[in-house]
Amino acid sequence: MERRVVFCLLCNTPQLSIRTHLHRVCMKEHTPEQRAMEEVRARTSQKHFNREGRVWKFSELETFCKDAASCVALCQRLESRGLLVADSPPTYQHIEPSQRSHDVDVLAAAADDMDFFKSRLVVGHSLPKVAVTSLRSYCVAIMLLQHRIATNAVVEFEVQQWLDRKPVSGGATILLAGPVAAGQRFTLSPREEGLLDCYFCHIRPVSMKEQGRDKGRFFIGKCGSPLSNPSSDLQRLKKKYSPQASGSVAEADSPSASTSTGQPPGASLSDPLMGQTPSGASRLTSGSVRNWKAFCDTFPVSLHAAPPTKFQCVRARFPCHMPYYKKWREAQLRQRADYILRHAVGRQGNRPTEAAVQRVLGKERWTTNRPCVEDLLKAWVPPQQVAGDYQHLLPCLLQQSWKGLSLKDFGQAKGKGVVATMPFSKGEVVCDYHGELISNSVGNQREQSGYLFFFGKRFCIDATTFPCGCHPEQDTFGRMLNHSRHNPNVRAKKVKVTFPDGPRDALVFLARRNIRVGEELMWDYNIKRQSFGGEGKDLAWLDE
Ligand SMILES: C[S@@+](CC[C@H](N)C(=O)[O-])C[C@H]1O[C@@H](n2cnc3c(N)ncnc32)[C@H](O)[C@@H]1O
Repeated sequence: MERRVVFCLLCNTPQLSIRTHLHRVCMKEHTPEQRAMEEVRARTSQKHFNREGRVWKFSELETFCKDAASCVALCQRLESRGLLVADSPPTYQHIEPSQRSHDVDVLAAAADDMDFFKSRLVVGHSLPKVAVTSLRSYCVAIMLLQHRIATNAVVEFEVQQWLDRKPVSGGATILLAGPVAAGQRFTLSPREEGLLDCYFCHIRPVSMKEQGRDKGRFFIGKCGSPLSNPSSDLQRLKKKYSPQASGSVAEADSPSASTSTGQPPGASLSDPLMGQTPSGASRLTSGSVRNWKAFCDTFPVSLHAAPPTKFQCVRARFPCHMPYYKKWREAQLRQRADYILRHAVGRQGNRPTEAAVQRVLGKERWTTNRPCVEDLLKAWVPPQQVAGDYQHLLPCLLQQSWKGLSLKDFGQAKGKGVVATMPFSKGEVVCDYHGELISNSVGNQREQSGYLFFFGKRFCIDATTFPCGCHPEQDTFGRMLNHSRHNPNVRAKKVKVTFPDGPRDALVFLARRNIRVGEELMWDYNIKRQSFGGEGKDLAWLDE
């Protein structure tokens, strides 16, 4: 590796001038001090790698591998990338490639691409569907090929088991629970855990927004329903990356392949990004017409993103970039206008004042592509809503089919709680507090179980009985939300909904702020005492 090259630890790409890179790309909105600190961190890490990172011990690698064949495959992979394997046994040299595990080869062949896709997703870039599917397939393959988990057990693998994984030195152990593999354990390496986590945090939540119901399963298809046939994912991956498919997409389309031909990774990614067929038949050349969607995939439009430069466009093989560039700026302007109006609007949804728009706009440091106040005021339209606003929740209220939630065990003191498995925006309804609706006085006479919710002066919801009579086969999430006085991220709200037997109140939880995947959902029980488990009642109150 060239001595001057330093890897940027934020985007995991090699840089000839890390300082300029941080200044122009990864930390352009940070202070010089912050950039200097990051530069030191990157240089120190690079030095460390140069001194020590190249050498791996065979005996150490063996501890991570299932068998000798996979260890050999790993060693060969490392060596092919310029790393050195020390203390390898003499037999290592004599094992024929044909003896190596074919499956592990597929995983190894796809590894660079997957790490690259992951590095893009974790810094907030979007990827086109074909790359997203490959990454999901790779995660499936890790379980099927590397850990030899049965296909049905992969289908049954649940979010809850993922959330309950136990960190161990160098990875995480997962305990399977479904009927096929109940009690089976396997340990993911840190890299594997990182990839699965990337799927969980960045790919799965997007599919969750679709129509299908995830049923708590970890692997879901792009329509949001559980993956029913992981083998087809595996076949897709094998077709693409199997060494037998020489001259295949593994060579032709992958970022790693293009990198080795000297092209920048951004440019090399463009072919799989364009949704090419595995045969490579529809390979797009630099002169091909690029559609707007591909441009957005490469340069996602967001509130604060800088528009792509001419150099970036050309590098990503958009030579005739001007129409896309203009469209990109228009799309950003619309997003910004929408954002300003949403934040400037009065509490009751009244027309925003000029001063409010000025104030919100003033907080943003947009120097270009800045919406003008006059246009914003003209563009405002009153939101349609008010009466019956929550009626659309009826199916979820009746079927308890709330999306994007999973239970997680937080240990003895706190017990179970609810974790978000898809992002929620501020104000979005998360779930309801489902239980038996009783009067306040009846509630006071009942044994205080920790699952009683009093609201107003008249009503109480008792969610002590589990499972409830109307949903005998499932847990309801509302009753499992834990308490936080200082940092609650959801709040309870009483809403009117017309049920089949007439209109009545329901208690729903709304996100108080934007909530990320993996965050525990907690609300303020509005109880007087500081801790649980002592004297007194665990009552939750909603003041009217
Ligand atoms: C409505 S339940 C919540 C679900 C509960 N954790 C479970 O596993 O069934 C309320 C009970 O959870 C526990 N709990 C809730 N929030 C807690 C917190 N922040 N710390 C400790 N325990 C908590 C208390 O025992 C409380 O009575």
